[in-house]
Amino acid sequence: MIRFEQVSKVYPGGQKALADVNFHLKRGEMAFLTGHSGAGKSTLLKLITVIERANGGRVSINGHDIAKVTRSQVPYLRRDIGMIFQNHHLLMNKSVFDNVALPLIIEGFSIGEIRKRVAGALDMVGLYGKERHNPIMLSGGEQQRVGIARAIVNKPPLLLADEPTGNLDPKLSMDILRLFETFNDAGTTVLIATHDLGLIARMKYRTLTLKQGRVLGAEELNAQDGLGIN
Ligand SMILES: Nc1ncnc2c1ncn2[C@@H]1O[C@H](COP(=O)(O)OP(=O)(O)OP(=O)(O)O)[C@@H](O)[C@H]1O
Repeated sequence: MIRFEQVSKVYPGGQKALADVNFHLKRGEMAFLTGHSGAGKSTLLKLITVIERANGGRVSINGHDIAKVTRSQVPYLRRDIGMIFQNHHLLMNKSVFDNVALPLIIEGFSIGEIRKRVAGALDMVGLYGKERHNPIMLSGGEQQRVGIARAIVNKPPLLLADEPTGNLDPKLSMDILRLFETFNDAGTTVLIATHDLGLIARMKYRTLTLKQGRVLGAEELNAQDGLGIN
């Protein structure tokens, strides 16, 4: 579903963020993306969502080279991607309903369909009945689940999460990951960027590790294991 071939990214100003990155995330797969702060995790996600563009190599989604996606086509590409952020980017002065409904309003769904889908998404994340609350009235874990409901409300085939458990305690973090598993079980492809190696260790999924913009191979990972770094 997502393929990176020899991908590099240098920001204006000369900061190298990714170098020769190769990987393939298969349709229906769930995987983690990890690495030190500044390793390039967010940049990799931004290349998939075309928030940033690669300087070299090829990024493709479903076989389509996204370098060929024009600016006016970007919103269509993003419709197929649910994006979840650590600080969830919620509108604090709007209700939970309004926050979750946003992608559907943008897509022009009828109000009846919006009500039905928002209720379904809130039900999935365990927030049914909280439509009228403002996010400010919810706990950190609940706010994160509103962000997740918004990301999945239009049933995207691909879910990307950038440090989705960053502010949460271990129990809530695990709950959030179980939620991602539920979506994955239903066929959604999921890629989760996280620092939380403890959490990764408790799950059975493939992990892509970045170090200074490069993907570490199995050999380097084993060597690091020996040093107790990873
Ligand atoms: N907009 C930008 N302009 C210039 N340099 C940037 C920009 N965004 C990121 N960088 C640099 O690119 C490198 C990779 O950053 P990135 O945010 O992708 O790392 P990360 O692994 O997500 O880090 P963290 O875990 O701290 O969020 C870093 O050296 C960072 O300083």
